[in-house]
Amino acid sequence: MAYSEDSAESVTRAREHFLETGVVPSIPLRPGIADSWRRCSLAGMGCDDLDPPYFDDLDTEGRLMHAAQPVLDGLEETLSDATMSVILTDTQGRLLDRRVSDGALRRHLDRIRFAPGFSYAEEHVGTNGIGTALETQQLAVVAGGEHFTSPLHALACAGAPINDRLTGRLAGLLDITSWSTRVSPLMPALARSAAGAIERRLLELASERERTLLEAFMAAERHGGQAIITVADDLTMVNRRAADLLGRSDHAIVRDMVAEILRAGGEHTASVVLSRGEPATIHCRPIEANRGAVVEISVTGRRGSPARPRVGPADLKLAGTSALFANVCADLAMLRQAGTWLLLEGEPGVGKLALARAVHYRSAPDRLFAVIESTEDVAGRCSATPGAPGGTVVLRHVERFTDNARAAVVDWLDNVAEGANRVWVVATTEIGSELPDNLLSRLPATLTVPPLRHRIEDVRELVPALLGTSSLGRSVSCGPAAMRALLRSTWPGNVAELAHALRHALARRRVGQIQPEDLPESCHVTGGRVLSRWEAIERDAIIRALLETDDDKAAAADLLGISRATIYRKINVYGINIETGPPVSK
Ligand SMILES: Nc1ncnc2c1ncn2[C@@H]1O[C@H](COP(=O)(O)OP(=O)(O)OP(=O)(O)O)[C@@H](O)[C@H]1O
Repeated sequence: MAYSEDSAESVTRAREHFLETGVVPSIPLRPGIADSWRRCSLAGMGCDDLDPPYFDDLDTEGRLMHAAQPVLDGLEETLSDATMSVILTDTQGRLLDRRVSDGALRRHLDRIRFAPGFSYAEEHVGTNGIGTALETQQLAVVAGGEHFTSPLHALACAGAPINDRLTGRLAGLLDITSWSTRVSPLMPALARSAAGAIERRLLELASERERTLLEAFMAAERHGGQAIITVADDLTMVNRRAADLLGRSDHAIVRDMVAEILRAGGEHTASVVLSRGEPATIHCRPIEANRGAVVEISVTGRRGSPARPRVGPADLKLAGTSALFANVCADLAMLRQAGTWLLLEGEPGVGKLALARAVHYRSAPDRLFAVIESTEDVAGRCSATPGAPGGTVVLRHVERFTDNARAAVVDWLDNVAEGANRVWVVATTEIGSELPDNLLSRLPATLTVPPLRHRIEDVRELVPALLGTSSLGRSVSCGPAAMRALLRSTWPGNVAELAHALRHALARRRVGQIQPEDLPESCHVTGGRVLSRWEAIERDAIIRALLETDDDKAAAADLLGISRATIYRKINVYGINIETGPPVSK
């Protein structure tokens, strides 16, 4: 964790360059820092503000606190002469306990509200040892100018996640903080070893039932490098390999198998295709007089094997060249080829239906392609679709289907699952929706379409493609300044919102190059919170004035009849960002 004056200076320059241009220069930065800066910038976070929120509903009596107390006491004693603070947080970065013996450091931490009850999650205070470790679920070291917000520059911190080995879930975080000028290379090691000690204490405190399950888990793990899950009632233990291998619908399959063997007794083995496409064998055996089960998963083949060329966005006539989007296209095409039914999830307007349609038409353009919507008579549509070889049925937004509609879908899926008339089924859903296990277990794969802000480079290709479909043959293109504005936007409504913004621009500019002022007001802000109606009206008025005055803040303030100080403050509050380009005749 060397942090010499030279490296501190180059980090400061890198941060300033990033804040000015949005580009991280290619100097060696600690892992995770550049990504965290980008997240903060995309969220529209101010780089000079620090306002951690306070919470008064923290669990200060739970298992984590109980397990951590002796570890924190021991560290406090060991570090009594050091200018270091030891901090325990919950899984949301809210400080549960803080130990610090050095008076000056304590006063500083109090001033910046780095104190119990306050949240140091990245979304609240930007890049820091706690928030960034929670975001990445890995040890994070953040020192001096690596912090996104300048009020944290005086500090260095090392945060280590604490995992609950019983549940496989994050339990909290242990952080060591010091002055950035007094930073020690021991801090990350100390944080990691204290987190490990708390993890062991969590295990020791486990109940007898949990211990029995744990012993079965450990015994199964000792047999070799398989993916292991143990399940009993509401308690599940998952080793790292299983966590990496299994998606949401795989867990539903495992739960179904366990429920079955606990009911019927005996062992059970099944061949499945995992949600990421790998063929695998799942072996379940009961333990503890049928009170739980050990599940071992072995991958039996390679993803997508036998090897075949990857299908890319261009093959599907879709716009986008990012690796993230290319992977989704290839994975979906592979699932189509294997005939694997799937849940295609993603944020609104991200292109779920467009992808399913494109993959279908590439492989079977002359076969049935049907979309069943939640607003239709789902049961009627299902019974009118007895199956069609090579055909595709999209169940659009299954999370919006009523219980009756879902029951009809489950029956229908069972009827068309086998035989010559088998169709390929893609159920689309908004990410994070709750779906019943009986539906999930019939959809063995899950694929997530990444949001546009995670593959923002795709905007460059999407813009001409979407203009081509909306401009009705008119000769309109996107000017460079408007393109820069589009690339800065975070697109909560994804490709559908981008298409809407371009239609808005086309209504204003019939031929020639689209300019920033042709775009809707929402394209001139970065990140930010949901605004009230009045705030949105005020924000849009300021944007229009700035566009009219070519981003001359003083002239825009005059136009609106407000002071210059007010316009600067509002620009900051609303995250307004005006791109100006060379004048172009309409
Ligand atoms: N990669 C792409 N290339 C070209 N057009 C795209 C692409 N992705 C999405 N689109 C277009 O963006 C619009 C929104 O896409 P689509 O309706 O497939 O999204 P969705 O995720 O299914 O939306 P919803 O959540 O509302 O169901 C459509 O007009 C679609 O054709």
